[in-house]
Amino acid sequence: MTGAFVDPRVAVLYASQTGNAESISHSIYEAAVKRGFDASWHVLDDHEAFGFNALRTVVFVVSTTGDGDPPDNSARFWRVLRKATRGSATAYAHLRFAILGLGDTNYSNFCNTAQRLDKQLLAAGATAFYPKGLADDATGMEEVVEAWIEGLWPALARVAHCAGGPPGDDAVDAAADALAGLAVGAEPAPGAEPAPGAEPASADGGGAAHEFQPLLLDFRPMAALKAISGAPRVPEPICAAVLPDADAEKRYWSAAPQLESLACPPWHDGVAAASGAADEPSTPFLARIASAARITGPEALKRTLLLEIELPEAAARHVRGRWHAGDAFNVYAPNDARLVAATLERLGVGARDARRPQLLASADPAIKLPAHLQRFAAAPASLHDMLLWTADLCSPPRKVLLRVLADACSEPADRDRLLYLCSKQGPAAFDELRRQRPTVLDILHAFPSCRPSAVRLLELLPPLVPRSYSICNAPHESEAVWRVAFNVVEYELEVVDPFSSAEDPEDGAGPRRVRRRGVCTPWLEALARRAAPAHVLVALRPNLNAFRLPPPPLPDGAPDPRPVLMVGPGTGVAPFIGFLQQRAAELARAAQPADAPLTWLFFGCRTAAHDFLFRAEIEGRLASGVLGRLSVCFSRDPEAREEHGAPRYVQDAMLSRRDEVAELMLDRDALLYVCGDAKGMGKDVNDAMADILCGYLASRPARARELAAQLPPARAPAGAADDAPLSRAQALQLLALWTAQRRYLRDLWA
Ligand SMILES: Cc1cc2nc3c(=O)[nH]c(=O)nc-3n(C[C@H](O)[C@H](O)[C@H](O)COP(=O)(O)O)c2cc1C
Repeated sequence: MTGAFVDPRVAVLYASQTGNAESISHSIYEAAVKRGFDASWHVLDDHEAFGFNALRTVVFVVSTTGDGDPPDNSARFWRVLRKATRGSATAYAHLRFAILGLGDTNYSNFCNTAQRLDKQLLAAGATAFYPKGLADDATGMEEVVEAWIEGLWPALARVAHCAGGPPGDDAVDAAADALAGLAVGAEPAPGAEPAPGAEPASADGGGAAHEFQPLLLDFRPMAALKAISGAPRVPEPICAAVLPDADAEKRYWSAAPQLESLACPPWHDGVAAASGAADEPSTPFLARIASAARITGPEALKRTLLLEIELPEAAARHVRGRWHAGDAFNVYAPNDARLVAATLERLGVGARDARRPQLLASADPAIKLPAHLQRFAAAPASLHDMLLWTADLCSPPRKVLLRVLADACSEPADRDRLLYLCSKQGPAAFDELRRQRPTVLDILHAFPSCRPSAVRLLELLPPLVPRSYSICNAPHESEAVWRVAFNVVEYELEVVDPFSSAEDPEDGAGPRRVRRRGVCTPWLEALARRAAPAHVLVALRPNLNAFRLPPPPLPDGAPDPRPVLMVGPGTGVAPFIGFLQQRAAELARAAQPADAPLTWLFFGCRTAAHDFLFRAEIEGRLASGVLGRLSVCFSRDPEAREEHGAPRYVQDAMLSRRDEVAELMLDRDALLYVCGDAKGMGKDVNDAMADILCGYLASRPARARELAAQLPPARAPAGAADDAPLSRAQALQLLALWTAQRRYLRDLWA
């Protein structure tokens, strides 16, 4: 043991956008306490409160969001870290750390937050006491996460005291055995039955109007197994429900009814927050849906709505001067109330009990409740409201949830199937389960004897996080209104019934279509349809990557002279509508009549007739000269393509004007903004830009050499021979450099 480094305390720190890193870090913290470490657990942005700079042993769990960005709840931490480590090779020489990164290889910057954190800490003299783990959502994170956590304990014991002393090798072996040897007698009856839930179970959901979707999973491979192994360890219960005392209950009942009519959690003091008492610009407040309109035609595949959210006076004052075109705001949406009611019913919680106020206490006083449940330690709420507003009932199931559900089954067949789904033998079935995007109710119905407690479910489900939307207007036009355009998320999945046979025409073979809906957008649509005025809880979202037009550089108010390229297919065009409003206002206000600097919009949709969003506004800007060029492409409109020779997607449109795009970026210092889908379009546009740069510089070797000299030496992929003046790897580096210089800005979402 390296005694010199031993410090009794361990801090488990997380940065999380949608809750995965939060919940994994909480399990690590909880297990650390159980193992006798003096552990604490914090979100990175609380770094001042917990004293990050004095910590000696830290375990980080961080995810990556946007386009390689750190989660919002670490923005303040990054600023401070950057400052503290700038130019210092010893600023964190006292720190020993381990990092678990969560990411997804479908995105272009896999686990960028973890990689950056690692690099910055090492450069500032910190030591990694355990190798970094990078878990990939695309292939299922669990295996990496579990193996990483198992290996963490012995490594941690070398740098931090454990109350019971460091684990000996035996203890480590026992832990490994426990992980590997979780064998259950899985001798399914010969001729395994059809997948449970393949037919809807009897509708004992009674009056609950929410319909569950049957899962179609193939458990036949279980018949060949002797044992099921490698399922995750069962986490200890974290929360216990406690009834509040009579006074607290009275206060609860007297407060509840007046908040019932508002579309926000009953514990949220929306009215006080709207008064702007808090100084944070991102304080949530209640705002009215002032108008709603559908902006796609009736034949369009997607329903796109344009809402106007009217900020109450106090809130408008509070955010005045703090928001710009290109910013976004968060909407706090609940789960579908019918899904909550049906889930509670399925869990055996009667309507009365579901509405009774309860407090949550930590099942082990040494362990903190997860952050999103902490408020219920002090203020009671009903189980119904807790599930409605804090737990994500529709998130893709995690193995640890399935493991706990297995223990909540009274029928061995249900238990074995759930264990199989989270075991080393069942990854194909697990992937198929996640692909079907079940709600937690769908899973409960598929395993009829499974009956966990509602509180256990609450603590295991990820937090329900607010959804964010780009504001599509500029404050110059209307300071107290945020306009937002979004697609109502409703889609159908194809699910193949493993028991139907394509050869047998009688059995109606062919995939079934399963309907799924998003959480926030169908709710907003329903609210907007109501006759009564509807309010929603919203908050300005900090704009971490400066996705904004640069302000006028001179006091004469004339706009920044650099050309602006904007790439925004579908609802990705929303912030650019605000950009154009801002640009129009700048041109109108300029002291001298200014020549409009070039603005060029690349927009894409399916067809000209049905989903050309903001067409009149965009064409109006073009006519007035605020918008200099417009390239529109229609992915499903062969007629329009033939007529205009137009390309299919925005990246094709950019490639078709490659020399102009390259010249603007390389020789005229243009700014490039991209907004929309991260997985598909964001990556494709990035690839197209790399092609454009390589192609343009192929005939300009001197310029290519000049640019290459500004870049760090590129590591060519093994075996790749790239003799171009600017290699593809260098082109990608150049794009990264422009991102750092805020010339290439992306606002991408899933
Ligand atoms: C909108 C969005 C953008 C993402 N961008 C990236 C990315 O650039 N790189 C990456 O490795 N993973 C990316 N991911 C994947 C997340 O890091 C991954 O899903 C992770 O498990 C989320 O953890 P969290 O819930 O703690 O935020 C993205 C996910 C979403 C939803």
